[in-house]
Amino acid sequence: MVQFFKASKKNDKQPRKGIVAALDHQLQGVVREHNGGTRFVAGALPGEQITYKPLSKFSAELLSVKSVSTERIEPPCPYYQACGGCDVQHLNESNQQTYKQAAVAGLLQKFAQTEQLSWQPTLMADAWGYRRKARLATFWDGKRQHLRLGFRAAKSKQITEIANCPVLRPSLSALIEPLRQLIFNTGLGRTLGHVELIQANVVHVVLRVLKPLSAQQKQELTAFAEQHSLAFWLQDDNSVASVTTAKECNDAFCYDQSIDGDRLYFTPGDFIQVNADVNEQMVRQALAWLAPESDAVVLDLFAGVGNFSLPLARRVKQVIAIEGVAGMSQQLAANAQAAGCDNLIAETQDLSQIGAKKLASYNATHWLLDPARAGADKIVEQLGQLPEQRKPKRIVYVSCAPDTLARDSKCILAAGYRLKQLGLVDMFPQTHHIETMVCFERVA
Ligand SMILES: C[S@@+](CC[C@H](N)C(=O)[O-])C[C@H]1O[C@@H](n2cnc3c(N)ncnc32)[C@H](O)[C@@H]1O
Repeated sequence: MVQFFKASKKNDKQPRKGIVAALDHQLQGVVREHNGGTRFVAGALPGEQITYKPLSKFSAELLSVKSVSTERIEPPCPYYQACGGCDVQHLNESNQQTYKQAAVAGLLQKFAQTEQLSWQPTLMADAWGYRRKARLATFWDGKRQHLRLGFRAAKSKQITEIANCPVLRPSLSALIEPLRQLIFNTGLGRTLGHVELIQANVVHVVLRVLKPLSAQQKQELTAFAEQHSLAFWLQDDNSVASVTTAKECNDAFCYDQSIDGDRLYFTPGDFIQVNADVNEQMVRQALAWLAPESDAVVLDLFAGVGNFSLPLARRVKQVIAIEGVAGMSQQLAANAQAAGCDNLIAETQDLSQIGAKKLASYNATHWLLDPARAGADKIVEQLGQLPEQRKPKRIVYVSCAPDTLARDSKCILAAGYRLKQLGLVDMFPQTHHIETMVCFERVA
């Protein structure tokens, strides 16, 4: 039998030294190793000499930094080291944006061969206190009679206990400690899955419960709701039901868009953009970049509950809004009806299965794509197969994952489009998540 040499794996996980060459699209430090391999080290910055410990084939944990980058700042949040949430606080916001833009540019250049990008100013608002929705994990430690309430640690099931969260809207952050007390005092911690905090037009607290509440527990929740002017909901496997609502609160989940004064209703579990201020700017920019004429027919793909669809419907002849989750597209239809937009058609469809024939049948002049991280490959693959007169004149692509954006851009460009405008949307400051908006225009 032929014997092959196999390097010993014994020292694979031993700490190593390296120099960070760049940041990748998740804002992790990239280290080129002597053996030709590459490691991605979260928390490391370009130019730094670091010691790291390999975790898997490509990833590594940062152990220490020897020569510290001048860009490194002290992370403002006291939970930064333990919490899995905001992982790029060691850079100020301006540098976060610079690296994010460079990451998008690099991927677009590599996969879609785009040069000379026409970057528009980044859309941004407050870099702290912006998040209007968050899910807190809970764990009841019976032995210690202790309730853990907080966020999951990075790549772990451990809960990092927090007393406040500086990226959460202040109204939600201020509830964390009082809620901990309430859950502990009422004994709810024993039967609680998680807690969801939502700042919509009013504050909602959704408790994922494994057992019905007692009358006494409901009474205590009512007193808390009145004291903090909020609405409590119970969520089980099948439904979300109102428990109690402060007198001055309307008890529906909804947010108002200042663009046309429309109200968007949703239910917990439905997607809504987490950063309300940046979202409004993003919707306005999508309207401006798509620039549809009043007789336009717009296809809003991955439409959610109608964040883009309603403002579009107010400006064009017709909008066809497609969403994969049936409950959300039904909600979208109800939102359109409440807003009096009878030129808006809401359809439920799995867009990973849609064919060119179906896409062509809409005869849309403009497309808006706002997919989840997986991107919109199945749709953009069909674009090249559409007859020329059925291709939209402009496409605005809103992306939350630059790698799939770059992949899909290649397809759009190959179908006869040019990249007209692009810009960063700083939807998630302090985190590595990158939101980008791109406008493509059909080349005549
Ligand atoms: C990033 S969200 C955008 C929602 C909406 N445009 C907004 O701004 O609120 C992506 C949406 O795509 C939907 N989605 C994901 N995969 C889908 C698929 N294969 N087919 C249809 N919709 C899908 C999700 O349910 C979600 O509502």
